[in-house]
Amino acid sequence: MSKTTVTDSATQKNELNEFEQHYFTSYDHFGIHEEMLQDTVRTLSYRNAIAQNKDFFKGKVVLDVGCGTGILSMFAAKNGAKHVIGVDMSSIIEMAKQIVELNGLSDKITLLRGKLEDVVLPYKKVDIIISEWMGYFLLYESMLDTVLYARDNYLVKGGLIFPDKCSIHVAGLEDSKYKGEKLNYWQDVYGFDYSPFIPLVKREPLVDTVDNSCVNTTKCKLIEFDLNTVTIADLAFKSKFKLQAKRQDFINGLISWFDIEFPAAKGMNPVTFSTGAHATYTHWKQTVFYLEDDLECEPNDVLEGQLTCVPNEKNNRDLDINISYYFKASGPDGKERSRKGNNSFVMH
Ligand SMILES: C[S@@+](CC[C@H](N)C(=O)[O-])C[C@H]1O[C@@H](n2cnc3c(N)ncnc32)[C@H](O)[C@@H]1O
Repeated sequence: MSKTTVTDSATQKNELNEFEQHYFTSYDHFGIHEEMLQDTVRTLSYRNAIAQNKDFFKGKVVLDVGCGTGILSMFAAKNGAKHVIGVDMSSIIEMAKQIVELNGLSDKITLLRGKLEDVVLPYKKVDIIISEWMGYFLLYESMLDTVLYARDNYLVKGGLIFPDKCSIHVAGLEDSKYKGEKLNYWQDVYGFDYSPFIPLVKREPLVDTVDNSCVNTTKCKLIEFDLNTVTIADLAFKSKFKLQAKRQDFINGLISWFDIEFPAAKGMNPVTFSTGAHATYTHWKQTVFYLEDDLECEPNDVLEGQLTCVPNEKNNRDLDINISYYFKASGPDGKERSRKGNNSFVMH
């Protein structure tokens, strides 16, 4: 294998449904790649995880699922991989070709345009899969499905996936001012009543940075996935959570984030990163689910419930999320402050 080749796409864009066309077109423009490359927590975690495990990569065939500008392929090639195959459906792969050539890595990296599910790889099996597939709330975009397809069809038995562990977490959040402004805005728009928008606004989780001082409960791990064994069916999940209020305050919603872990040699610390409010900024920010109720809490009051997350039926890259909860307040006014609720959200 010797040349970086981007020939015709294995998948014709007009064969894709409207949602897929829209999804892949969003990665055509350099702006989204600039944002990802400039996210140093993200990009340096991949570089460190690969560089700290040179022995894993030495002489190995690597598949970069959704290679974008080719950054992860080049990290792998620079750290001893025998050959890297980068696959991407978006036209950004044409830029990846130029970049790989410019950096003298054409003999080590083969780039193929098309959906991973449609391309024919130059190797029957690969030793390592690398991929940056994570979306907001970890699973938005459903790109993990493609990584699991690659694992099931191309990874040698005992092969490695970078990263291979991930988990989603939640906690309670005080955000009265912003929540109020966001909803009240629609009550009076230049003197007109725009309130029919309010139910739509309520259904949409907010992706934004949250000040960690606004997190006012204990945190809870909702779910974790081991990419070596998880199935696509497991990605539609139902998890219970239990949070304890830390102070007298209002809980206006739940904040969620995800953590990522890469494989490491025995006895070595794995490279990890978190997208939580307690950690350094990443372009994933945090995802906030505002609850219908504003819960008036005292220390040790308990908010427990269940979060269900399933791909949307119409567009499986969107997520339907449901949160049912029981806020159990204690003390003399506990009964008055206790609440039950059931809120549905769509991430699209
Ligand atoms: C989050 S970006 C990561 C880009 C690059 N690996 C990086 O780290 O900067 C994901 C990329 O995967 C590509 N992608 C998503 N699903 C794909 C599929 N099924 N087949 C091929 N490419 C895919 C997208 O076009 C996009 O360029």
